[in-house]
Parts: sequence; structure tokens; C-alpha cells
Amino acid sequence: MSKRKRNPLSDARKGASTALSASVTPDINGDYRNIEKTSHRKKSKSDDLWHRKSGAGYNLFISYYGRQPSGVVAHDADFRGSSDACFSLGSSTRKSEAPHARGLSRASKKRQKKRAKSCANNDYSGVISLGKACERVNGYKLRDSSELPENNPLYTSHPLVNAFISNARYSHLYSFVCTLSTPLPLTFRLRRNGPLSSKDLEATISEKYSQYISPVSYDPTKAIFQSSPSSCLTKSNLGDIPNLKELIVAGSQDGTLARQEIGSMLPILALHSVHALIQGSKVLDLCASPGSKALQALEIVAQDGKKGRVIANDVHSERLESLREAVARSGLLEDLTSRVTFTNFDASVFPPPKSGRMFDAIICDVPCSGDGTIRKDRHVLPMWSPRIGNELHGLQLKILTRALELVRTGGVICYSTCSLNPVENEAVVAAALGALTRGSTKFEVLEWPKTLLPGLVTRGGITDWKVAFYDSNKVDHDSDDFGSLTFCSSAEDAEKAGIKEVAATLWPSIPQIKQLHLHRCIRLLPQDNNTGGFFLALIKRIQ
Ligand SMILES: C[S@@+](CC[C@H](N)C(=O)[O-])C[C@H]1O[C@@H](n2cnc3c(N)ncnc32)[C@H](O)[C@@H]1O
Repeated sequence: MSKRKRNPLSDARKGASTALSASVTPDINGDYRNIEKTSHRKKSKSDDLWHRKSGAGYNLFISYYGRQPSGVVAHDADFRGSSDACFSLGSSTRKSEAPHARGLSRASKKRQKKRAKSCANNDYSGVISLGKACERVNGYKLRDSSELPENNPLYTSHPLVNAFISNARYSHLYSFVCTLSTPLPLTFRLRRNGPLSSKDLEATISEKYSQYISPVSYDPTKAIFQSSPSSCLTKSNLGDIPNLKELIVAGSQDGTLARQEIGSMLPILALHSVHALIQGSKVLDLCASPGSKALQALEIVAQDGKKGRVIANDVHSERLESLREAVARSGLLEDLTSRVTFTNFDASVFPPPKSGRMFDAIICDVPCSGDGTIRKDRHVLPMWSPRIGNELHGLQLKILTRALELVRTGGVICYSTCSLNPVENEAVVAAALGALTRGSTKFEVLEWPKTLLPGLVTRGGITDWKVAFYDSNKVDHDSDDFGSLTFCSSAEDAEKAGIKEVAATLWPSIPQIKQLHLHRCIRLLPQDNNTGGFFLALIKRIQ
């Protein structure tokens, strides 16, 4: 009997958060002991439930990212263009949320309905005009505007849109929110060097399905496919198009294609492009399950009978098992799959190779809050709180620090997350590199290889961000009051506000931050290329 399908990313977060609070000690086998955790369990479970049902996560997400400076999820032009958004949202700032808010508890929906009724005109025009603006922002085309609101995926009853409307002063988040409230398009990449030719598949897609899915314009190799915005084709409605699902499933089973998001493809494409991951390379994937990047790396390093190797590691033995299964199911030939070694270590203490030969390339795709995946995983946002990123920061830093120790001179690490939260991204890179600048080893953040995907809109990393805390104990669960975030400007400031055991590295405070070239990191914003959110940094060991 096949097991129930798992959601790898929510599992990742689960796995990681177990590994986090200050009292947790990871051992070499990845077991975590946390005595304090047990005593807190009961209380936090009911807290979590309230948090999820009340819609607190959506509101916290909006007010956290809304307070971040330009460069985090919105840009100067978004700040400047926000008056237009304010205008169209004006009539909705009275919390006249649409009635079918998905993802909220029955009680919350009832409260919303009541509020909407009490509004003089029961006016949803602001909501609808946001929908129309989404149409404009993302290039979506409605065949007939009477399709709004119920039958269109852009229907703005999305709880995130409601939270955005309630927090009208963050109107610069406009295009960010519009994109996040629509489902993630379907993407895959062809395996041109797979066991079978992909030519027949390419021909069938271009003859019969090109109105639904086609190669992205910024990939000169035409191997990356994405569904068109007008088709609204996603993983979940793929079966509605006759035979297309069968074609794609068959392609992933026989190794002709790999289902993977655009952001997730970038680390290996970039490592390859800077010549760190080539045929014959020895690659370590520190946090490998469910294995999309490990497989993508394998296709390159073991190509044409080359003796490259991928060491695929994951701390969770169960997830390591599903990684093994994914490799076996990939459709790749045994010549390739036999070049994978599976290991089960906590990445932050991964042992150096016995041979003494360090790694040519390291994939450091760490456990993260996953807030870049909210277009495909509806469980992320209802539970969102800055606590998740703040707590993961420590583990992420330990894992990146270990990667810096395991890469050979001249080798490259790709640090990545599917989150846009700076405390999980630039803060980790800055802290890891900042701690090393006085030692004998030298590292450099590399420029994004510009010729790789010309036309893909990427944003640079940042050196300025804000850090916030949220105390769910201070919230009145019976009212609509979600409580507010406490923004602190430093660890001392946080301590004064009563927040304990906070890492100073959460803040952009290291003196040499400007010399670290964090602007060379890559932020993939959902609204720029109709993708999920992603962050990556290529870090080369110079000596
Ligand atoms: C974001 S996922 C990795 C996704 C993967 N790279 C891919 O492309 O399919 C993070 C993974 O890290 C694993 N993980 C969490 N804590 C870890 C640790 N301390 N050491 C190693 N792996 C860890 C989780 O089990 C999860 O599989």
C-alpha cells in the first residue's frame, strides 16, 4: 500500500522547528532533545489553533512585510505608485471583507459577515477593483469581467487580500499581495540529457497544449516550461485538460521531465553557470529531501558516464527514505542514480570527508519558514508569525557556517531558502561571513551569472531590514484583536522590551556589512516573474 502523500515543505518546517528553540540540542544523528518543549506543548497547541482560525497569520504577514524598507518585497516604484492602489481600495478600509473568505474558521467568517452587513452599502467595490488591478498587474486576462468574482481564481476573497485591505497603509504591497493571492502556475523542466529523448514530448506540447503551457521567454535553452497566466493552469486543475496530466505524469516517470518550481531550479543552474558544479564534480547537498535539487545536480555531475557524485543528506531518517524513493522513481538510469550517497546527519555538524578531499559545490537549501511557498501551500500563511523566521535563523546560521568549512578552495556554496524574510536570508549570510573575515579563509559573494537566464527579473540582496517579535499571549482570543508586532532596533532594545535570548545576528548590525556585497544575493519576488518567492546567495571560497 502506498503511504499518504506528504507535503515536503510543511514537513521541512516541522522538522526544523523541532530543532529550534534555545533549549534544543541537536546531536550528530539529528535527534533533538528538548525538555522545556514538553511542558509548553498543551498551551501552544491551543494557541496555534486560535492563531490559524482567527486569520492572525495573514494580518501579521501584512504588517511585518508592510513595515520593511524598499527592497524586501516591494520596490521604490511600488512605494511611489501606491496612491493608485489607495484610491481603488478606499471604500474598503471599513473592513468590508468579501463574504466567502477562504481559510478562516466558521466563527471568523460569521464575524466578517456581520461586519459587512453593518456597513451602510455592503460595498465590496474596493475588493473588486483590487481584483481588476490584479488583472492589470499580472497581465491576467479575464475573458469576460462578469466572471468576477465567484468563478475567477483572482476572486479577492483571499484572506490575505482582506488583511491587506484592512491594513490600508501598506498599499505598496499591492502587486506583491495580488500575486500571492493567485495560485502558483505549473512549471517543469525538460531533461534533455535524460534516458529518453524529450523531442516527442516537446512536439506534443507545442502542437496541442501551447495555449496552456510553453517555454518561459527568459530561458534560451527552452527547457523550462510554465503555464500561461491566462490559462490559470496549476498542479491541482491539471486534470481538467484532456490528456495533459497523463502526459506530464508519464514524462516525470520515464525521466523526460522534472516537476520543479522556477525558484528551486536556480541554485543548480547558477552553480553550473559559475562552473562549480560540472561533470565529475563532488557535490554535497546538506538538506536534500525531497530531492529536486539533488536530482538536478546529479543529471549534470554524472552525465556521459562521468564519475561525479552527489552526497544527499537529511537529518530526518523518514525524509531520507522518501528521498531514496524519489531518486529510484526519477526515471534516471542506474548509471546516474548509483552516483548518489545518502547520509543522515544534522547538517550543522556534518563530518568532513574521510578522504580529506573537500566538496566542489555545496547546496545549502536550509529549512525555512517557507513564506515564499504560500501560493501553493495554503497552510503556511494562517500560521505565519515572525517567531518562525527568528527561531530558524540560528539553525540556518549553523548550517551555513558548516558549509563554509566543508567547501574546497575555489569551490562554491549556494545558500538558499524559499522565504523572503531577511532574518533567514541576508542576516544569515552576513553573520556567517562576518564571523570569518578575520581568519585565514576568505569567501566572496559572487555576482549572479547574468547570461544564465537573461530577462528573468531578479532583485539584489539588501543591507537594511527590520526585526519584529510577536507575543501571542498578549492577545484577546475572544475579540478580533490579533495583537501587534513589536519592532526592536537591536538585541538590547529587544531585551528591554522583555524579549529573551535574542541573537544579535538577526539585525543588520555587523560593522563590515557593506563590504560583504550582499547586493549580489538574489531575491526572486513573486510579482516579478509570476513565481514563488526565493532567495539565494552564491558564496565562493577564495582561499
Ligand atoms: C527546504 S527543505 C530542502 C528541499 C530540498 N533541497 C529540495 O530541493 O528538494 C529542507 C530540508 O532540511 C531538512 N533539515 C531540517 N533540519 C536539518 C538539519 N539540522 N540538518 C539536515 N537537514 C535538515 C528537512 O528535513 C528538509 O528535508
